[in-house]
Amino acid sequence: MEINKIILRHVKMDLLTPFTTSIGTEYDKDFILVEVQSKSGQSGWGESVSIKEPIYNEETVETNWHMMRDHLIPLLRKTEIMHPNDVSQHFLPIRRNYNAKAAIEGAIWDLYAKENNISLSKALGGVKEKIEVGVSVGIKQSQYEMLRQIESYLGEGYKRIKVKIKPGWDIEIIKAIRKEFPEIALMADANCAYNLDDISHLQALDEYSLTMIEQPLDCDDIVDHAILQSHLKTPICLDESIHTVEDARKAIELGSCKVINLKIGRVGGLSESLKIHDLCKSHSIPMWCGGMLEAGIGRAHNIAITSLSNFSIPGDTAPSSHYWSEDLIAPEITMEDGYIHVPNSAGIGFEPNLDKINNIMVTTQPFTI
Ligand SMILES: O=C(O)CCC(=O)c1ccccc1C(=O)O
Ligand SMILES: [Mg+2]
Repeated sequence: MEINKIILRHVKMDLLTPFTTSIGTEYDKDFILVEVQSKSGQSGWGESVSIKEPIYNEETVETNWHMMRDHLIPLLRKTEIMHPNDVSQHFLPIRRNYNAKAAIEGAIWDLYAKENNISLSKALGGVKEKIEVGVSVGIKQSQYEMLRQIESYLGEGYKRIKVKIKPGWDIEIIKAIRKEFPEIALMADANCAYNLDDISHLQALDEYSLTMIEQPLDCDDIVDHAILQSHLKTPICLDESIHTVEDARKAIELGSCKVINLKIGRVGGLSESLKIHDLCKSHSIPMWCGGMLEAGIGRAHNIAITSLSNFSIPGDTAPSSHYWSEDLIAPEITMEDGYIHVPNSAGIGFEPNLDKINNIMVTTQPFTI
């Protein structure tokens, strides 16, 4: 692959509705869009999924810009890229900074798929023509508001409801949801809000047949999660704790989880995502694709990875209109009867809307390679 230019663009969009979790409330979202241009005249696109504050992981929009500008892009000047799998190898000297690495690597995967005139899904080994869609529901002001919100999402066709929980907003809300919706696929995400002193408290959730509880304990823990799992019937799903295929291997061996939420950004890109996919598949650990309130480009990458066979549970891959008054791709991502169609045109299958991107741009910088 002959890459001769990379353009970074920082853009910002308001969320249609604020999103509250145990770690904070997001009102808007900043994105770094990565455009990788090749000598052939084609462009590949990636999106950094970091948020402004280092509250989900240690990365922010600012640290991602710095890492890309001062460390990751310079590394690409020194080497040949034969295949997108090479990119994560070139980035190995740089510790962590997974979201930053993934945004560049994702753009190179899109370019690779376009140069080979295949969809990103096909380039990754995807097998599904459409994917099942779930929705992540933030913490609300009242039980009533929560129940009405869920009713409306079920009406839109979502195939799985995930609700955010935290101490003080957990057992009672789950009980109320189960009472009104006894049959739905329901799960809870704690974003690290508990510790081992809460074992008996969390055991109370076992009554409500949740499909899983996501990341109840610390963001870097896999040891206490194994202890907690041995006391819970509800399967534990890990999100924050899994950054690499090695993390996944250790968590599976320890029994720290029975399900894995994969976020392409959190694991440093699509190549590592494929390794985690294959490992989980060989251990019969089901997966689903998590979300980071992505705009269209990040969302398109999530759809492509979800088309792989071991993504057997609906993910947090809601359509564009769930988040944005206008997304920055054309066409926008739409859902029908709880499914999103996996595009089969070349690359990510959606065109960046450059007029829209220019309108909401905070800053941009080009780099020659
Ligand atoms: O993009 C979505 O709809 C999922 C939103 C979500 O749950 C989330 C959003 C931001 C940070 C962390 C998480 C999470 O899965 O823990
Ligand atoms: Mg989560």
